[in-house]
Amino acid sequence: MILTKSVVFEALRIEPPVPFQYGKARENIVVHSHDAAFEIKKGEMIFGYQPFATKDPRIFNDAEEFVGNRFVGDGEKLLKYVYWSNGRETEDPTAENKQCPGKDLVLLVSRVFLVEFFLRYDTFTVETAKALALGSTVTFTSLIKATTI
Ligand code: HEM
Repeated sequence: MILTKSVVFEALRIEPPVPFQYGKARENIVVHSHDAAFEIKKGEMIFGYQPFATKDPRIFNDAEEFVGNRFVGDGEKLLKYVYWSNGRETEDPTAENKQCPGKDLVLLVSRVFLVEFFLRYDTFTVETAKALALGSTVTFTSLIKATTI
């Protein structure tokens, strides 16, 4: 189950399904990057692109690679840098933030799908392609049913 969880987190890290965020600053704020600080004034529109954070090579080794066991063991410490739900993976949605309230359901259903898939099929082949703005496509080209169930 630990590896299943890690694989789902990794899928959400490498290609957050809702990559773009925007909102108006309610107060003056300062946003920090690794080596700079940016002042944002109340009322200004802020636009964010999650993959800049979730594929930050200063945080994640081989950031562009899908590493299924990335969040196993010590790797769990990196979960605070996974933002697919509009907040850190280690935080919860509240009435005060705009984090996805469906977060835990999404994780549960994704894990169940993954486990069910590997229980049903012994082997499979896929073709993948990267669409520029709309994320990746995965086309199954063969599926071999499990013989044990
Ligand atoms: C893969 C599936 C999902 C992803 C990637 C996702 C992602 C997100 C993101 C990024 C936001 C913040 C949007 C923003 O303000 O910029 C959000 C908000 C929200 N999500 Fe999800 N979500 C998913 C599934 C769900 C599900 C299954 C539910 C409900 C059962 C749900 C309910 C909501 C609601 C109600 C909000 C608005 C929260 C607010 O404005 O305070 N989401 N979601």
